Amino acid sequence: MTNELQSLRELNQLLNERLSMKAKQLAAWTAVDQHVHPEYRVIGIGSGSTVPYVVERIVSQGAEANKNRVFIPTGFQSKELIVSSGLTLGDVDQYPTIDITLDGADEVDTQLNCIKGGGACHLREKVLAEAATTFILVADYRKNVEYLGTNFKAGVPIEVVPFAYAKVLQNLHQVLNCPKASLRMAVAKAGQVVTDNGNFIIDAPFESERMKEPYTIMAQIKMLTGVVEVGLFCHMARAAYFGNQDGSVTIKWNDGKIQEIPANSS
Ligand SMILES: O=C(CO)[C@H](O)[C@H](O)COP(=O)(O)O
Repeated sequence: MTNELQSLRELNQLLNERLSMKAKQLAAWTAVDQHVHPEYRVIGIGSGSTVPYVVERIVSQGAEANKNRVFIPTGFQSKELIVSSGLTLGDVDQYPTIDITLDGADEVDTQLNCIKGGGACHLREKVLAEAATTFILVADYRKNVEYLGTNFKAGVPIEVVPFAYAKVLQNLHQVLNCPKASLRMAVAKAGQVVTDNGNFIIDAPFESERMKEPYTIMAQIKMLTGVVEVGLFCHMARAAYFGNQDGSVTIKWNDGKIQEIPANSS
């Protein structure tokens, strides 16, 4: 490859990254504006690169709006985010009922089922999603798909207790017919990824036909002893907000309605 071609590729990648960041911000801001009402006191904050924009928009509601609120994190990253933003930190064991949880997703289908756990936080994310009266997803256009597994090819993230990981992997290969399931390895650390809960992660890529029935896969994986939580969230979200490249926002609601908010409409 020539140097010019290499530079063009890098430039294109940079441009796509910028567009995606802008789209994440747009989705997050729109969701906060529409759902984080002044009377809400307990707010769940998810994980990932979209969530900082959620917190940014909540902070912009002002000190008065936030002074009696408590924010519940889904992991180390969101805990740091809450604290560094000057918001009050709480935990789900103190506040088992949450007014609203906002979180990112790795992919969302037309029924609002989603894959989560790309950042290995899906156990706490699912607890906060389930504890919330309203659960809202925020993401960029790349996550908006008809069927799960379309763009996100890494597979279903599965949190497992360490001593059972080899048994669960074997179950996935031999019982659930998922030959490519593998233990997630760390990037800047030797060895495996260890979650905020001290567990391991297995990524299980299922064939596309099977991903059309995410609830069935979720239930089958959850039955394997040693599995702590599965990164398939089925029928949990009220709405999913997707920022688009052209500055518009697509909202998918849990009743099947799809709404488009044109660019610069606020
Ligand atoms: O599930 C998650 C972490 O476990 C994240 O919400 C998911 O990976 C999306 O992240 P991002 O907003 O960076 O695309």
